[in-house]
Amino acid sequence: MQRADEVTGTPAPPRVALRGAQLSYGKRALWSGLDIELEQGEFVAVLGPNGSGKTSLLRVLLGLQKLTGGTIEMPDGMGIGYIPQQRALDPTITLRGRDLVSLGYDGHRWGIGLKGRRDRKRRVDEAISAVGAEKFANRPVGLLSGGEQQRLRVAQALVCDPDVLLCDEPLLSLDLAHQQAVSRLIDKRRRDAGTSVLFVTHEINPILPLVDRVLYLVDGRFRIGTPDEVMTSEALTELYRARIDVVRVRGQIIVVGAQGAIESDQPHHLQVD
Ligand SMILES: Nc1ncnc2c1ncn2[C@@H]1O[C@H](COP(=O)(O)OP(=O)(O)OP(=O)(O)O)[C@@H](O)[C@H]1O
Repeated sequence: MQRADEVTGTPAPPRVALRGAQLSYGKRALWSGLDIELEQGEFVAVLGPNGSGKTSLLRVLLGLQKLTGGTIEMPDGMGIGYIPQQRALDPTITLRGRDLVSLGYDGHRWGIGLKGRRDRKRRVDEAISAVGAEKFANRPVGLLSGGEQQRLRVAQALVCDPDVLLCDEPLLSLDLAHQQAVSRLIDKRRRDAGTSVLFVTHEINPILPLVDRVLYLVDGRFRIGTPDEVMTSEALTELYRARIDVVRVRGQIIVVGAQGAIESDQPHHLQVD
């Protein structure tokens, strides 16, 4: 797909812009003064310890949570795909995998007619095959493993051709091969269609090659920049207000907190004094 900037020579407008954004629950400000523009096709990783407000940020972009300060700008009619944080589905749910994916296509479309139904079937089949879910797509979702359910959620988010994809720890419970497959799929989507990606994660290494910028939230403070700018001992020490060492080993980022090493494949739940 040609992007607007390639056609006109002028920069494409950002997909989403938060300006001076603040979110508080009661007296507690999760974050404030947040300025970020999500560009077309950009991949932004959102990192931070438990409770720092990563999911809440996605909820704001989904329109489920109102900002308590600042503004959010988003063009009308923009399609948003959402991969929610994984929760195991009730084993008694009889909905089939492919029905779950279809829900992502149907959205608010009703009465789509025969042609629409054919188109929907084709798109649902494509999305199912893209996440390698053909073998279990006809089984009830409640009986599928966590990783299988997760792959169907990814298909559900992508089947509507979103302009922006919001991902809340989408790689959780996936084995390494499927982590890579899902990451590649999301990356392909943003390269082919210019979909912008906001990707909440505790572990940056599996997606490091894809990340354009990092938004790192800690205790009401934040830092935005390229991984080289944000994932440094200096930047994280300032952000956590405690000594943090960041080392790179064979292309992996290892974050060492004040109370000991954080393994590269462990969440960034830093134990700091
Ligand atoms: N509707 C709400 N009312 C009051 N407090 C809330 C509400 N929603 C979330 N919180 C609190 O806001 C904080 C941030 O929650 P959020 O889920 O955004 O964090 P997170 O960074 O995604 O955490 P995790 O890494 O654990 O998923 C938490 O302390 C949570 O309890």
